[in-house]
Amino acid sequence: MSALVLEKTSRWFGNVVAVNDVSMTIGPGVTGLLGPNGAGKTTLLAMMSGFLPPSSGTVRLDGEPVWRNTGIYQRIGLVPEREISFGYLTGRQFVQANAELQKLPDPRGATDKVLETVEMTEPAGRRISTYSKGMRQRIKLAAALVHDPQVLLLDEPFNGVDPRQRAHLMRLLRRMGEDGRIVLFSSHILEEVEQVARHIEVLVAGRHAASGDYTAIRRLMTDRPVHYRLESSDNRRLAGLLMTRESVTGVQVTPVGALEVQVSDLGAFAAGLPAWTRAEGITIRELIPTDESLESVFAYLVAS
Ligand SMILES: Nc1ncnc2c1ncn2[C@@H]1O[C@H](COP(=O)(O)OP(=O)(O)OP(=O)(O)O)[C@@H](O)[C@H]1O
Repeated sequence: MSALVLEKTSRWFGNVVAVNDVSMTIGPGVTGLLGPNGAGKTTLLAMMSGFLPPSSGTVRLDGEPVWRNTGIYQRIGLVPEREISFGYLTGRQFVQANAELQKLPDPRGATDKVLETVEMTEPAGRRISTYSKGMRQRIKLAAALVHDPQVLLLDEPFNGVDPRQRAHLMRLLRRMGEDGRIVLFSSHILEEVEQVARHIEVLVAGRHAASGDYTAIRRLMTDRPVHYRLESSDNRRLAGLLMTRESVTGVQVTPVGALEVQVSDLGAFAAGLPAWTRAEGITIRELIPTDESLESVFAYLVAS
């Protein structure tokens, strides 16, 4: 089985360690590379696609090093996050230029075929500067796919793309994965990743923090203490009630009278709260997670 393998791979820029001792194996199908901004996703993808040498460790495709290996470059396609700087070209000209750079025997034929795959045949005669964000992503995808690579790497492909176009892109990626390609895309949004990827690799502060299918990753994110601020019709009585619940590990009344609740089992708390309060005639007015930001979730993943 084909595999992209990283072994103790690190990359630093001066004093900044962007990727820190990462070992992972990416096989065929769609994998999501999940991590907050600055986690090192772009750097990792650059090393995987052969644009950047690791400072230490290795990146290999089917046993062969990726860096400075022209034979391997023909088997990898990268969709970078940055916009195409040749907006004056038509989509077709841009894709065909890539086909020619790859020295394909029939650049025109390969261009026609890939434009059809990404459903861009009709707008391909227009300048890229007139495209929507979703169309620009699809034309970048066509350029990365024109040489029919075995590995497809995409950096934040859904960023700024509207929901309809996003669904379309997701369908395309799933199809590429089903065809047996290694498809790896980066994202900072778990929900986005879980819609497409069967497998998820989590990167935080340059380190490989977790790995698994989305249920495993979601469990890691939900089976952790969560803090909520609660406002209700009777906060003091609610505080007494919550203290007796197994899923609640702490309750505090703030100086302004709001409740701060620490929950250890989010599932049980969410399922029970409506019934507990209804039985006591208490109305919940506000329930706000105070540490639900992605950064805190990732910090938790790394610490555990
Ligand atoms: N060429 C460079 N020179 C110096 N530092 C860099 C360089 N490239 C990346 N870094 C640093 O390495 C770290 C990881 O950056 P990287 O762009 O790989 O993360 P990312 O997960 O892709 O984040 P984002 O989604 O914000 O692009 C950051 O601290 C960044 O500032």
